[in-house]
Amino acid sequence: MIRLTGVGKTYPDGTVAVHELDLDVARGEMVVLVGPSGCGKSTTLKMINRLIEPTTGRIEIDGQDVTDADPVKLRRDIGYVIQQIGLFPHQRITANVMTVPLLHGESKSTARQRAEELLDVVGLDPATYGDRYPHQLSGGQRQRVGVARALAANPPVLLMDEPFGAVDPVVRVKLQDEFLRLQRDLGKTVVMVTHDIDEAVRMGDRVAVFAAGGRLAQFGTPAELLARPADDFVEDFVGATRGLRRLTVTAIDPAHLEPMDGVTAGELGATVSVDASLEEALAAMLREDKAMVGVRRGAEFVGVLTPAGVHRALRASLRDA
Ligand SMILES: Nc1ncnc2c1ncn2[C@@H]1O[C@H](COP(=O)(O)OP(=O)(O)OP(=O)(O)O)[C@@H](O)[C@H]1O
Repeated sequence: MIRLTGVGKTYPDGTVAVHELDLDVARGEMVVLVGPSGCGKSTTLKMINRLIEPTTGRIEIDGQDVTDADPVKLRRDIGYVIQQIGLFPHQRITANVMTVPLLHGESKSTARQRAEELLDVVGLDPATYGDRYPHQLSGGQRQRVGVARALAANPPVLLMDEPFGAVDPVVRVKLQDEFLRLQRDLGKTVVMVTHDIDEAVRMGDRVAVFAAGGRLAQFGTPAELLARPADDFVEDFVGATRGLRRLTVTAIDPAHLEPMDGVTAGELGATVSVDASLEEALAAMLREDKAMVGVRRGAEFVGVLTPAGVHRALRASLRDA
């Protein structure tokens, strides 16, 4: 869907922001660019919608070179969410979201209807928030309006630059979860920038770790990255606690469960779905102060997970990654 081949950007003052970058993003995939400050993540994102022109290389969307596309049309077809959301301060929330459908030539009533639907989709009741001005919303609510506005043109591609950056950690995790739920239905092709490795491994189908000078240090699934950092830089960046982070990205494997036989309700404590991560399972054990957690598929019990089972599952996933 999106393919970058040998893409480089050297700014006029000689700064090499991006160096010989190869990156591909499949349709419906969410790829997260992560790395320390100044390593070329935003520059890369802005080259995809031609807010910045590359110095070298080729960027294709659906096989078409973006340099052949009309930049204004290109940007209309690509949703763009930035941290400082850029809402129009003197326009009400609904009007802010309506801007994009209006630009696409929709009638006022269709644009309004679309804006109200989208506000609903991102969890803002249009009747409550639609007539407010941006300054009358919390940071997290404004961020949601930014996402609604980016979705307003129903673009197949969404670029997001630190979209959840301006809010406190609790709201941030909530917005991440909401977006993941939304993305499950929408199936957009998403490229997102963050400097937060936790956000990257939670959100990304694949994660690209950038190093200084716009060098791509590693590109892989969160599990691969955490299990097998490509070099010392990536190892350092994913951190000494990467073992803990692997809990987040490793699913419960029914192969590592123990049978329910002989387990009493008192021993069991909580239950989690077989689709849950090891982190959720371990969190349930700790919360209930039990050495096991029940695992169910729908209403049916499939077995019991113990801390030893968590360990076995982590080791097995290390072999697979
Ligand atoms: N217009 C410009 N002229 C010269 N250098 C620039 C320009 N814009 C960015 N840079 C430099 O290019 C490098 C990459 O910047 P970029 O904004 O892409 O990094 P980033 O990884 O997104 O950083 P951050 O996480 O801090 O936003 C930095 O060294 C930056 O100082």
